[in-house]
Amino acid sequence: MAYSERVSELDFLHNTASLHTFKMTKPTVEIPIIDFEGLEDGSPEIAADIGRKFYAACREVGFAYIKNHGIPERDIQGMFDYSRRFFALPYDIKMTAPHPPAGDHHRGYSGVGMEQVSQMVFDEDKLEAMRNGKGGDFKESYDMGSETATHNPNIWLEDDYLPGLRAYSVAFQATCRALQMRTLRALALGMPEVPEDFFERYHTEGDNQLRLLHYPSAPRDVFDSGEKGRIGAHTDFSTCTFLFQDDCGGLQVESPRSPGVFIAAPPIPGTIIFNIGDFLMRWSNDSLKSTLHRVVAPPPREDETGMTRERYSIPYFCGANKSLTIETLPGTWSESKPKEYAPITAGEYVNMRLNATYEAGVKKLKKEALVY
Ligand SMILES: O=C(O)CCC(=O)C(=O)O
Ligand SMILES: [Fe+2]
Repeated sequence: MAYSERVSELDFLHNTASLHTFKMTKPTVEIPIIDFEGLEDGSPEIAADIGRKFYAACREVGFAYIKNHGIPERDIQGMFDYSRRFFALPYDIKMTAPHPPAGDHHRGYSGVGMEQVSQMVFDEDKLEAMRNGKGGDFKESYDMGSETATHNPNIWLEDDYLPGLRAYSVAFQATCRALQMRTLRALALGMPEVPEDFFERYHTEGDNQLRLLHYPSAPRDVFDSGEKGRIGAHTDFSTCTFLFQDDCGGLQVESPRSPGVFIAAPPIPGTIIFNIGDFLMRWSNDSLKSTLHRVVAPPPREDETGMTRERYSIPYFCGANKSLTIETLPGTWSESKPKEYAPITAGEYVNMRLNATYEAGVKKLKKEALVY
């Protein structure tokens, strides 16, 4: 039942405390589950109620589990199935669809260690320094986006290498995009002064990114010692993200009431994780929260032999139309809470973040041989 229904079993005991300097204590805040049942085919009162609860979750936590989201489970499992088959291909085959060196063309395959996710560090020397002594995030990824966008063309494998990947991914993105539009409408419904179709008007181009992620299995020691990380604490860049995760675990979200304390966001069957991105936080004059999150080694299992389980996840990042300028959202500023930010376009904002993440990583890798 919507906002009052909470993640009951928060498992936060398994964290690799030595990997990060954050405090690890019991969480005081949980991640709400928002039930979308009746959002479109229920009464206006039901839709308004969902909107209010969703808006509260976005304001207070920045993360929510969405239930009754409308994407059939078999479609999600089909995408995971392609992801497993993709990452199981030989490295040389995956590298026939390589991610280009420029960070603003975020498409194609990135091998293990190619990307170091950074949190608001734009200085290249600092980024290099962060990477020294660490091999980057211990993950590989394959990025895709809209087939019709004029910029950021997709970088596909030859279909023979993995027949159907392209068609399936394109169809899956259309399914995710429909959920994005429903979700943005729900958020606008909940925001007192924002018209219901407001966000949709800024997201007509579908400038989104579907990312297949694979975190390989590794000896638990390398995570415990800090030698490797799965994905460091970061916020997402754009408007919002939908995250599909397998049953491995390891995703953690910073508690909004206890900065520095991370709580587990375990997979909950039948739900998708939603989170607010930096762009929407800025747009909302910081009233919607883009919350820090990270992926650590999963909780040890009884049958574990010293190797952590591998993890697959699929984030779907949603961006606004690149050329539209955003002004602080109505209802999020007043005389007593002035506007914090100047107008900006989504293109300007996201490029700044992407370049910081990727280019320093490529510079470093040119100097090092990658070992697989
Ligand atoms: O793998 C995950 O569950 C998280 C991925 C993530 O946060 C990201 O790619 O931005
Ligand atoms: Fe993220």
